[in-house]
Amino acid sequence: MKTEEWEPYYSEILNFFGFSRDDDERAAQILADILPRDDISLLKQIVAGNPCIVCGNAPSLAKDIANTDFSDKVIIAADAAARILFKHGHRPDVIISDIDGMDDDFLEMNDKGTILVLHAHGDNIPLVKSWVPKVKGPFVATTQATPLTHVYNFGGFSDGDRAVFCAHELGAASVSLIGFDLDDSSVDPVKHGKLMIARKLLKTLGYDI
Ligand SMILES: Nc1ncnc2c1ncn2[C@@H]1O[C@H](COP(=O)(O)OP(=O)(O)OP(=O)(O)O)[C@@H](O)[C@H]1O
Ligand SMILES: Nc1nc2c(c(=O)[nH]1)N=C(CO)CN2
Ligand SMILES: [Mg+2]
Repeated sequence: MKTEEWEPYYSEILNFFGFSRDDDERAAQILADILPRDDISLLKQIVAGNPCIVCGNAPSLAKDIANTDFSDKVIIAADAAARILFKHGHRPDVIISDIDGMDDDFLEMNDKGTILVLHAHGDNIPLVKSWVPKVKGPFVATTQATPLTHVYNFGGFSDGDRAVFCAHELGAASVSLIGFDLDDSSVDPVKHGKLMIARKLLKTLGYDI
C-alpha cells in the first residue's frame, strides 16, 4: 500500500485506539538506531513470484495446519502463530511480529534461517530495546508510521494483516490465509477492535473474511 493510501487508515487507527503518532515515530527511530542488519533483499527474494501462506494465530490454527499442504509454499507466521507452526514441524520462512509474542524460540528459528520482521510502535519500545539486539540471523525492521531508511512500512496494522500486506507488497504470486478467525468471540475488546480493523484493511486487498 502506498504511503498516501495508508495515511487515512493510519489516522483512523490512531484516533480509534488513542495511540500517539509521535510515539510511533519515536519507536521507529529507536529501531533504526539499533537494528542489527537489513535483509530486505533476502525477504524480497523469498517472497517475490512465490505462493505464500500467511498464518494468523486464531484458535483454529492447529486444525488449519493439519488440513494445509505447505509444500513449495512460503510460510509467513504472524507473531505467536510461529510457535504453533514450529511445534507442528513447520519452521516459518518469515515471522512478522510486534514482539509481544516473542520468546527465545523466535531466536532459535531465526538462527535456522527464519527472517524476523520486527515492528516498532509507541507501545512496544521496551520490547524493541530488549529483543532487537539479541537477533543474530536475518532481520527486517518495520513501522506503521513514516518509513525511515531500513525501516519499512508495507501497510497493515495487526501482525496478521501486516503479514498479508508485506507479502503482496513484495510481489508474492499468491497469498492464502489460515488461522484467521476475525469473529473470534474469545478475544478481549481491544483485540476485537484490531480484528475488525484487520477485516477492513484486508478488504482493500480483495479478501472477504
Ligand atoms: N482469532 C484470532 N485471534 C488472534 N489473532 C488472530 C485471530 N485471527 C487472526 N489473527 C491474527 O493473528 C495475528 C497474530 O496473533 P497473536 O495472538 O500472536 O496476536 P498478537 O501478537 O497479540 O497480535 P497483535 O500484536 O497484532 O495484536 C494477529 O495479529 C491477527 O492479525
Ligand atoms: N501504538 C500501537 N501500535 C500498535 C499496537 C499497539 O498496541 N500500539 N498494536 C499493534 C498490533 O496489534 C500494531 N500497532
Ligand atoms: Mg504481536
